[in-house]
Amino acid sequence: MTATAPTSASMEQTKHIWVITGPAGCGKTSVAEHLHQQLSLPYLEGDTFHTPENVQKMADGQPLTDADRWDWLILLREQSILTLSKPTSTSTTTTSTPSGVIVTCSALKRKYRDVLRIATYHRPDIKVHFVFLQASESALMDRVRGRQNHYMKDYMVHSQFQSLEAPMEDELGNDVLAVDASGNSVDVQNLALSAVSKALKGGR
Ligand SMILES: Nc1ncnc2c1ncn2[C@@H]1O[C@H](COP(=O)(O)OP(=O)(O)O)[C@@H](O)[C@H]1O
Ligand SMILES: O=C(O)[C@H](O)[C@@H](O)[C@H](O)[C@H](O)COP(=O)(O)O
Repeated sequence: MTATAPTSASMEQTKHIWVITGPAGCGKTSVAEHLHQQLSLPYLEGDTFHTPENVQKMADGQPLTDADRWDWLILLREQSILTLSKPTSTSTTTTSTPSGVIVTCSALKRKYRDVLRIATYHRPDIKVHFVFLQASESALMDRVRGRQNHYMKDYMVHSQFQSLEAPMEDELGNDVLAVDASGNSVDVQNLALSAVSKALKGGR
């Protein structure tokens, strides 16, 4: 019996988009920086892709609407795909494209996650994963209150929880990794890294 020839898709290296999600203050930036360092993957900070108008709106204490968020979500998706095809230097003189990219995005609602999931359309080599950082509203209020020099103020956290559609069971069994984000920064960073490593080993 002859072995089935692998398809061109299965011969290609899978490329991963790791979206670090959750309401303001859950630790997206802190976790993304850790994954960026530990996995040597490029990192896109979602906050830096907002338009000045959106940033001003949030700084003025007004939550973004769906309409404010669409172009931002599409931009994050397209920039993630682009980053996966950008060669990165290695320790040798050769260059290669990264096997993944880390991106922070609150992705509060299911339809926002669906916008990011579109990255896999026509790209069977790409997998999108969401690392959902879970902690209580009061804990996030405290963290955002303690954060300096950021447009997002603590009184915005409540609106983030009002918008939040926590991933449902079908998402959790598929492309969402739920991580307990109630502990200290180091614990949460380690939990997120082990969830990502486990997903990579399990071929998820
Ligand atoms: N697990 C944690 N416990 C306590 N403080 C944290 C934790 N993770 C992050 N922080 C701090 O809380 C604030 C918000 O964290 P950040 O990573 O910016 O969250 P996000 O990007 O989700 O808004 C920062 O000042 C950060 O240093
Ligand atoms: O660091 C933060 O405080 C958050 O990341 C914050 O900036 C916010 O969550 C989004 O960037 C805004 O967009 P949403 O209103 O869609 O969350």
